[in-house]
Amino acid sequence: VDVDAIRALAGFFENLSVNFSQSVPVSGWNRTSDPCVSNWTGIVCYDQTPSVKSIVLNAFNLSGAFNPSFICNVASLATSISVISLENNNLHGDSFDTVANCKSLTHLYISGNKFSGSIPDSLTRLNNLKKLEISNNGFLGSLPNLARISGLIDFTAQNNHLSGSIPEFDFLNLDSFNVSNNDFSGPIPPGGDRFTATSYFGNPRLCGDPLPVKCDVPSSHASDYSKKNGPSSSEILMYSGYALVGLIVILVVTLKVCKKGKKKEESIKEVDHSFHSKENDASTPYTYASNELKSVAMSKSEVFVGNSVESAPVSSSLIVLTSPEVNGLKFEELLKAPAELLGRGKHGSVYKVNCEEQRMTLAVKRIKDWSLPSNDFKLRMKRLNNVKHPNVLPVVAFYCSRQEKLLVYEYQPNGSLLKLLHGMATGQTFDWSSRLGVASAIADALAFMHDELRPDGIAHGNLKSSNVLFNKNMEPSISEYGLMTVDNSANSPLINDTFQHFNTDQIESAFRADIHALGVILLELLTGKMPMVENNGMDLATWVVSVVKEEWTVEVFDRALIREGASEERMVNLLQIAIKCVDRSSDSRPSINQVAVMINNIKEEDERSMDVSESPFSMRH
Ligand SMILES: Nc1ncnc2c1ncn2[C@@H]1O[C@H](COP(=O)(O)OP(=O)(O)OP(=O)(O)O)[C@@H](O)[C@H]1O
Repeated sequence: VDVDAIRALAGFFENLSVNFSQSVPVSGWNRTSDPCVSNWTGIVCYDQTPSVKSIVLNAFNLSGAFNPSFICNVASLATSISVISLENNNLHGDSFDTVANCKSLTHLYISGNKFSGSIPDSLTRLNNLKKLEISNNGFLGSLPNLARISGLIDFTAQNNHLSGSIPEFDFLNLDSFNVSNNDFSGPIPPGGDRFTATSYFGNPRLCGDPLPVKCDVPSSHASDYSKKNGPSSSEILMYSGYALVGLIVILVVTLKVCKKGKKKEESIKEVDHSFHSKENDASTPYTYASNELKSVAMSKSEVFVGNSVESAPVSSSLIVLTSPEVNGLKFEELLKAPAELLGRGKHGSVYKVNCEEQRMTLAVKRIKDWSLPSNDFKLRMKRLNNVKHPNVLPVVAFYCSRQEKLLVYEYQPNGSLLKLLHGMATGQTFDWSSRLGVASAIADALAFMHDELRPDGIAHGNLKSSNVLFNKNMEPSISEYGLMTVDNSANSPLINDTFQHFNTDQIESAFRADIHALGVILLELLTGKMPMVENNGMDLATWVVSVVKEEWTVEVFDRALIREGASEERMVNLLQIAIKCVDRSSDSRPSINQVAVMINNIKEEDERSMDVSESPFSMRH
């Protein structure tokens, strides 16, 4: 490495390391040695030509300034450095414009520092950039138009103070994207719904898919997302107009609905009806939904409460409460209680309902457009009610009419695995042993359910991380077992209007699909990546398999796990199980019992290793 480069690197480090307490040993970084010969801490060099490839100084407690002009203004370094990673220090730096001169940069990681000021426009000149991570800082102002960087596959900027509209991104190309907890406003740009709401949460003035907050403006205005400034006064006037018209519509609809409800109460009749039109009227998805649920019940006079499905009268307006915990809850109470929309899935909407008297919070899933005959539905509920596992969330009540189905669960206050993995608040950690615990609990539960329900041909049918929920003790459970098997989508192998009459092959393929789904969950736990997000056109499973094939295995693991010092050997073992589960050929996938045993072995090994390291005996030897 030439003398200028060595001097520049030493100067760069001096700036980074002002007040550096040598709590973490650092070697090199002086003017008298060569970074590629003397193995400077955090420096990786190319093998063939002795030049600096990457600078990785994560979590070194560095509290100085990031001043890239030292290194990026020296030609030999500017053309050779491809990775700068300075995550989780206390670095500051109001402007780092000159980083744009490091033309070969592919990875810039500066998350978890104390950066403030705006993100320099010059970043858009980094044509080779693949990953840009700037989360957990104090960045202000608007985002430059990073869509110009065509190869960008990872952009995370959560937990800053960024504002203005989100510029256009080439979302199809992105593998991770997160701008949550900032101050962005306006519509999410087209294609942004490729990522879930967790990528956008915490921006109160942001709207549109995938957030549950609709934009007030017609879509023609939504296309104006790239504007950096706020709305003009004429826009404000126009939007107020829309808001006023919306308000009037809501008032008229509410009045009508109230009248309708009253009438129906008077002429207590068993008439099935649907409230699809009501849903369309909803002005915002966050509307308190008790009326919506109430509208189902208002037409039904009967309230059924019982311990088992058998005890419930056969009626089209049936609500059956099947769990002792909710025994005694009156249907009216359920309907009177305030309800709040939790989210909309493929099959319907889920509401959180607070039943104050019972001191209980429930989650009510409303399934629409499901032409499944009520009798089949009831039979299945009856069968499922007889199979209980502590890590499978039971349906505690259900309502069933020709067009409407309601499923009532206990509300799980700690959200879903999807949210835990991909929407973690700052400072939250989801460590390796907890992840292993979740993997083994789900595998055990699935093995139990498969064993019990194989003769009935009932697989889970819709296993995914949003259907793994955590209770108040952070214990995971699988939700929706056996309920969404009937899929209205044309490409479902189980398309059928009844739960019955599936042929043996279809049933077997549903059980094997569950193993695949479990494999995807294991991959999410290991990589921290979203299942549906593509990596260069690949889904998570395909991407992991391709990276592992190229012997870059360690690249796939969640960096949080690596940082934590999780055993690489055990992570690789779990990865191998996951890869077997997602095998394209369903015949080659292991059985659920094999999977459960293998995961439990890894968990036990991990626990043993912790016992050994914590054992007082290990101190003596
Ligand atoms: N019992 C529950 N307690 C707490 N949150 C729940 C409960 N059931 C569902 N949710 C949450 O409500 C939201 C919507 O759930 P829903 O099941 O409709 O969506 P999904 O799982 O994404 O899609 P699908 O319809 O395919 O199951 C999700 O965020 C889910 O985690």
